[in-house]
Amino acid sequence: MNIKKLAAEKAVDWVEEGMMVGLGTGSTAAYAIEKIGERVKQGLHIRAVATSVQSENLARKWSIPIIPFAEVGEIDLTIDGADEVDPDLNLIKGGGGALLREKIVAARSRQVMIITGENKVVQKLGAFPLPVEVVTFAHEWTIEKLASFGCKPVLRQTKEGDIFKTDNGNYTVDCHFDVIEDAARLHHKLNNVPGIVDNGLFIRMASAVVVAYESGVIEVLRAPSRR
Ligand SMILES: O=C[C@H](O)[C@H](O)[C@H](O)COP(=O)(O)O
Repeated sequence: MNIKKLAAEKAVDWVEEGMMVGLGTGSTAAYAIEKIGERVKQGLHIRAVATSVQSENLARKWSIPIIPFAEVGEIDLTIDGADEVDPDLNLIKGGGGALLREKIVAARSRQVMIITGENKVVQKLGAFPLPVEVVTFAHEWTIEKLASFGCKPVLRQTKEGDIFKTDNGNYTVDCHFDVIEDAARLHHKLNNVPGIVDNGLFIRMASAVVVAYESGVIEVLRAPSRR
């Protein structure tokens, strides 16, 4: 059972004619982009904004009209993956290196629909190393500061052994916490550190999470008090 594809294709049911759609990044979001592409080929008219160069290229391949950030007003619906989801629908994102654009797009979206398999739903965030985007200048100091939050920070590298650079020209540090006790507080504290651009905690940003199970069941978890 391809649970990523299952969740992604379900979420695309929420895409309607005329919408401005935010396109997430990663392997799960790629299934959603392809499904949207199929619907565009069948005559659906939408406009979209992409959260990474990778997603933009995929969308263009499917002839999905991509609008530059500067020309995008409010986004009706964003569909994106996640690395972990907790019971309050708080998330860890950024495993694919796109957390900053993803967070900007999510913040501009009326609805943020997260798509995931059951394996990423956890009681507490933190088993997945938290990605933190940092500026290259003095990044060694920023990494030292990150260690003081009680994690093991690892500067992300490419498969070839080079330092990984985001689409924004920054570095990513993966912070191994194991468990994050207070995600909202940590989010706030991290973003107060000079040198940190943003971190992969998405607090109260998801409107709903589509969870697909190996059994083929799909569950939609909603955040009623938000958005
Ligand atoms: O930076 C990448 C994103 O936050 C992804 O949405 C996240 O890492 C999940 O990726 P995947 O669907 O490939 O597991």
